[in-house]
Amino acid sequence: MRQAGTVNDTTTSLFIKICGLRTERDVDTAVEAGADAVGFVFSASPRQVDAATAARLCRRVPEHVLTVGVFRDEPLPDVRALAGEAGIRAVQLHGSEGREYYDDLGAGGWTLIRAAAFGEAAPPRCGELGEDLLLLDAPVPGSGVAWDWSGAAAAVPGPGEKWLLAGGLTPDNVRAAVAAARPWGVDVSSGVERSRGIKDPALITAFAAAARATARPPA
Ligand SMILES: O=C(O)c1ccccc1N[C@@H]1O[C@H](COP(=O)(O)O)[C@@H](O)[C@H]1O
Repeated sequence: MRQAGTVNDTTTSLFIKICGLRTERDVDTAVEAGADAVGFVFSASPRQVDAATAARLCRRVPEHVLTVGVFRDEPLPDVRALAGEAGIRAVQLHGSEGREYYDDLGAGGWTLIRAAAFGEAAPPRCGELGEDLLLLDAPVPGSGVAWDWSGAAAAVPGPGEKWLLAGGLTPDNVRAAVAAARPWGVDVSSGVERSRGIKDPALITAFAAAARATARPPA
C-alpha cells in the first residue's frame, strides 16, 4: 500500500503511470488496466482539468493507485491549493521549480516527482531537489514526441534509482523503449489518445498490457 511521500517498490514489474485523464471513463479504464498511477494536468494543456473535476475523478481511484497532479511553474500557493482541493497525493513538476518549492510541498506530505528533459547540461539525479521520483521526458512535455532513449540508461540514473521514462511512448514501442532506457517505470499520455486530449480506452488497456508484459530491467 502506498503512503504519501513514498512510492511503492515491492515488485519487479514496471511502474505504470497513465497521464492526462479527464473523464470517469479514462480513470476507470486506467485503474482496471492495472495502472500504478494516474495523472491530472493542471497546467495549460488540451488535457487541463480544474480542481473540482480532478477531485471528482480522484474519488474513483482506489488507495493502491497513486493520484498525481501535473504542474509547470505555477505559483506555489496555487499548487498547494489545487492539489489540496483535488485531493491528489503526488505532485509532478515540469518547470524550473527550486529546492525551497520542493521542500514546501514535501513538508505538505505530497510525493514529489521531478520532470526533466533528457539532454540537459548536467544529467539529473533522483533526489537532488528532494524529489521521491525522477521523470525523464521529451523537451516538450505531453507532445507525444519520442527522444533518443538509448542514452538514458548509461547517462542518467545511478544503479537502482527510481525514474520514469516518458515522451512518445505507445503500446507498440514501450517494450523497445524500456530495453533501451532501462527505467524503473513508464509514463504515457499522447500514446493512449485517439486525438489530442481525448483518451482511447483500447489504447490505455493495450499500453498497460504491453508494459506489464515487460519486466523491469535489473538495477
Ligand atoms: O500533457 C500535457 O499537456 C502536459 C502539460 C504540461 C506538463 C506536462 C504534460 N504532460 C506530461 O508529458 C508526459 C507524457 O508525454 P507524452 O504525451 O506521452 O509524450 C507525462 O509526463 C505527462 O505528465
